[in-house]
Amino acid sequence: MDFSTSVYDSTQHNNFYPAESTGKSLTFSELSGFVTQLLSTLELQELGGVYFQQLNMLLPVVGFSLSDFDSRWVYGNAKISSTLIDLPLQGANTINGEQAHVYYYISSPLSLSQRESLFQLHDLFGKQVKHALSLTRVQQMATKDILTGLGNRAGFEQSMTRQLGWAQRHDEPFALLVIDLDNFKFVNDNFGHGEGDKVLIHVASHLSNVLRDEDEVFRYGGDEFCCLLDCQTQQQLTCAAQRIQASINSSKYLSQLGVSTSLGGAIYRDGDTISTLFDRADNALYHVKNSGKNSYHAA
Ligand SMILES: Nc1nc2c(ncn2[C@@H]2O[C@H](COP(=O)(O)OP(=O)(O)OP(=O)(O)O)[C@@H](O)[C@H]2O)c(=O)[nH]1
Repeated sequence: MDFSTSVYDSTQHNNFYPAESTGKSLTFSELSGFVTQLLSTLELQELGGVYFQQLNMLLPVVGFSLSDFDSRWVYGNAKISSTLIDLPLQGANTINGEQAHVYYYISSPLSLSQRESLFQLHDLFGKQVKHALSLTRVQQMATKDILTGLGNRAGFEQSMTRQLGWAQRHDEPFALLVIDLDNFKFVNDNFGHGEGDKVLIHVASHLSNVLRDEDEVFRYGGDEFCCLLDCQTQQQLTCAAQRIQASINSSKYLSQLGVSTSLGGAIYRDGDTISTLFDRADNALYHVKNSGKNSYHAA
C-alpha cells in the first residue's frame, strides 16, 4: 500500500467526528488530541521516525492553522540544507498585535516524496479540522446566549451534568446560585427593551468579573442568571453571594434604574440531580423575593 492510499484509508476507518457521533462538544485539547491520535495511526515510515515524532508534536500545537501549511513552506534553493516550516498560530496568538508563528527547521531537506506526503497530510487535516471546528462552533452557538455572551440554559444543563458527575465520582461538592434581577420589568416598561438589554449585559459583565476563573456563569433565561461555583461550604457560598451583591450594588447605572439582585443558593448533596439541586436554590430565591428582595438566602 503506498502512502497516499494509507492516508485515505485512515480517513475512512478513523472516526474523526466525535462531535457527531457522541453529541459532545470538542474542546481545543480534545481536538488536538484527536489530530495526534489520527497522526499516530498513519504509516509515516516515508517521513522517518524523527519527522513523524516532531510533526506529531507540532501539528496539534498549530491544530487549526493547517490550512496555511501549504503556502508557508520555504523550500530554499538547492544549496540550502534545511527546510523551514512556518506555522502561523491563529486566534489569540498574537505578539504586540502581530501574528505569532512557530518556525521549524528540518536539518536535511525533505525529499520530493516526503514533501508530497506532508502536503497530503495538510490537505487531509485542513478539511477534517475545519469540519470538526465548524461543528464545534455550531455546538458552542447552541449553548451560548447571544445577548450577553454567557452560556445559556442548555449550556448550564451541560455544565451542571458534568459537575454532578464529578461531585459523585470524587465526593466533592460544588454550589449553585440562582440570581434574579429585581424590578427589571420597570426598566423595560419605562425605558424600553433596548435599555433592558443593556442592563442584562451590564449584570452579565459584573457576574463574570466578580467570579473566579473556575466558576461558571450562565443566563438561564429572561432576567435570571445561574452560577456554578467551586464552593464546598455554606460559608464560602455566602461569601461568593455577598461579593456578587456588593458588585451589583456598587453600579451607579443599576442603582439609578432601581435594579438590584435576589440570590438563592444551595450546595450539592449526595444523590442530587439537576432538578433537586436547582429546586433547592430556586426555593431559597423565592424566599428572598417574598421577603423584600435584594438579599441572599441559602437552602
Ligand atoms: N429587555 C429584555 N427584557 C427581557 C428579556 N427576556 C425577558 N425580559 C423581560 O424580563 C421581565 C422579567 O419579569 P420579572 O422577573 O417578573 O420582572 P421583575 O420586575 O424583575 O420582577 P421581580 O423579579 O419580582 O422584581 C419581563 O418583563 C420580560 O419581558 C430580554 O432578553 N431583554
